[in-house]
Amino acid sequence: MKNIANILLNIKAVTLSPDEPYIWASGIKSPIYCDNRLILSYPEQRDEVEEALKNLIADKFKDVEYLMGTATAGIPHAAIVADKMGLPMGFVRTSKKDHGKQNKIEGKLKKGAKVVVVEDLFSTGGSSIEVALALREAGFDVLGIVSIFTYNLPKAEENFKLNDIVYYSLTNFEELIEVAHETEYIEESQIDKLLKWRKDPSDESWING
Ligand SMILES: O=P(O)(O)OC[C@H]1O[C@H](OP(=O)(O)OP(=O)(O)O)[C@H](O)[C@@H]1O
Ligand SMILES: O=C(O)c1cc(=O)[nH]c(=O)[nH]1
Repeated sequence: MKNIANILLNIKAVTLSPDEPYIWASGIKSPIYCDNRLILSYPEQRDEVEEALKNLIADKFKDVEYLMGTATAGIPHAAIVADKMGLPMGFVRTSKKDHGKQNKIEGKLKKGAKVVVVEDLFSTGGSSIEVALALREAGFDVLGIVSIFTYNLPKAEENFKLNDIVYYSLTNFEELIEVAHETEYIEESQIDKLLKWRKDPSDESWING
């Protein structure tokens, strides 16, 4: 959805750092970062994003019973969309708490519940897949995962396929680049660099190029 890509650019959730790479959760060194946490600070744009997530979930996962956010960036989006849909929600921690109830999965879910996982963004998909697998292992029926943005990295596609997980995103790297080009948000030379990097993020030659 180009309107969502436009929001990410307008609120400057997307930033470029051609000289000093961002280090991602997966360890990948990247010239681009998409900070979806910033969406929360813009009520109008936030509502457009959460409405779109609601519509995506309602359209693709008609039997959904629970929304589960991924810690931490997926949690607020899961909460807002669950509220809009009148659904119960919870969240999954990256690791078990070492005190209190020692939970990894938080919230009250009925046995075998049909769950949709809400993530803010897919890079390699590793974080949200880990959440989906934890929910499956606990006996829940994971219908799929949704996110606001995906880089559409081949690695993510491979990981989702390997784990037999259905996934959808509101917008993606290709749309972002298209809108950035149309609005002259990013210079042509930067776009070429980004496209080259995305082909093979493990090739770090762009850093000094
Ligand atoms: O698809 P992946 O390769 O797993 O990368 C994407 C994940 O990385 C970011 O989380 P981060 O670990 O930075 O933490 P946060 O959610 O707590 O901010 C992002 O919010 C996703 O959860
Ligand atoms: O992979 C990540 O860690 C990551 C990438 C990105 O663009 N934004 C983000 O919040 N995390």
